[in-house]
Amino acid sequence: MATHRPPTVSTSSLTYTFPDRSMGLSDITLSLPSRSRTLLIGANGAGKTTLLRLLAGKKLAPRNSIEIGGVDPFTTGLEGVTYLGLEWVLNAIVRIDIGVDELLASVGGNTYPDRRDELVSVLDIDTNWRMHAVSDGERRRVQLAMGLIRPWTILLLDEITVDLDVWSRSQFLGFLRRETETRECTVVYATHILDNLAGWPTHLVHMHLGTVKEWGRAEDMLRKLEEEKGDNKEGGEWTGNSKLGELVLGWLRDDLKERGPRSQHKRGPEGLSYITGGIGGYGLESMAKLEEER
Ligand SMILES: Nc1ncnc2c1ncn2[C@@H]1O[C@H](COP(=O)(O)OP(=O)(O)OP(=O)(O)O)[C@@H](O)[C@H]1O
Repeated sequence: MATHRPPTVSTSSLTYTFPDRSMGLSDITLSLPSRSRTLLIGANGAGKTTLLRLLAGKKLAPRNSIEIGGVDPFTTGLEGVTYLGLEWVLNAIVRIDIGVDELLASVGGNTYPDRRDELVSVLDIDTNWRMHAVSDGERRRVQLAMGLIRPWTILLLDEITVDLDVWSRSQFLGFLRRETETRECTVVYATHILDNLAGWPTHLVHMHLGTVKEWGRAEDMLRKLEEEKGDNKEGGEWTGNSKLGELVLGWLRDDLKERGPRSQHKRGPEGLSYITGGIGGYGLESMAKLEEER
């Protein structure tokens, strides 16, 4: 990506079909501005990972359906785009007997010493750790630092903060917010964990069965919810969640109602749901497929 172009993320009628001809994504049009922090929200299997992998250039999208920083990622290099997802988490290097300093140096720590030191502090990393002898959450913190040291312009984040304790995650989210506030960069983050996210996203994208049901500025969507619910008089009760939690809970509840029992659904080649008579174990199935594709 040319460095002078603002790091925008846009898709235009993006449709993606998996190699087995089942529908992955259908007619997705999005336009996320530079410096935005977008949350991708949707139930398991909604298509968040598929979308992120397409944006990251891990899968081939139809021509002219994706623009990253104003250019087609498949005809132009994806310099500056960092994708942190499952494959990256499973990288074996972070389990061997190697020191944190050495590991961070191997991914540019000495070229960007200020960023390295900030990340070590934000993620509360002990640089004396040996990677074969740390906890899952400690390992994840080092991995995040590794992934973020280079000053990316677009960060595509599939949920990888599950092992972080609440404090570390809030520090991490604060770091991402500062990044977008102090330089030209953009974050798209798929997550199910809404803790500490109130007030964090600038944009929300609601995905369901491979489509985007709605998207827009977080502020506008939350205001709309408030107007609909009023002061708890009409339109349902507040549950005690944050407004963001409330909005997402409502979305997923409606999606579940609309979809019906999981065992009866499979998306066909035309993107239409059809009854299969019982495909179970979707999570494992999609893991196996991801492994196959790698
Ligand atoms: N290689 C593949 N071939 C066919 N179908 C696939 C493949 N990979 C994923 N799928 C299916 O596509 C759908 C979307 O999967 P995806 O991983 O994008 O969902 P997700 O929103 O990221 O879910 P989660 O919240 O569980 O991570 C799922 O129903 C999944 O089974």
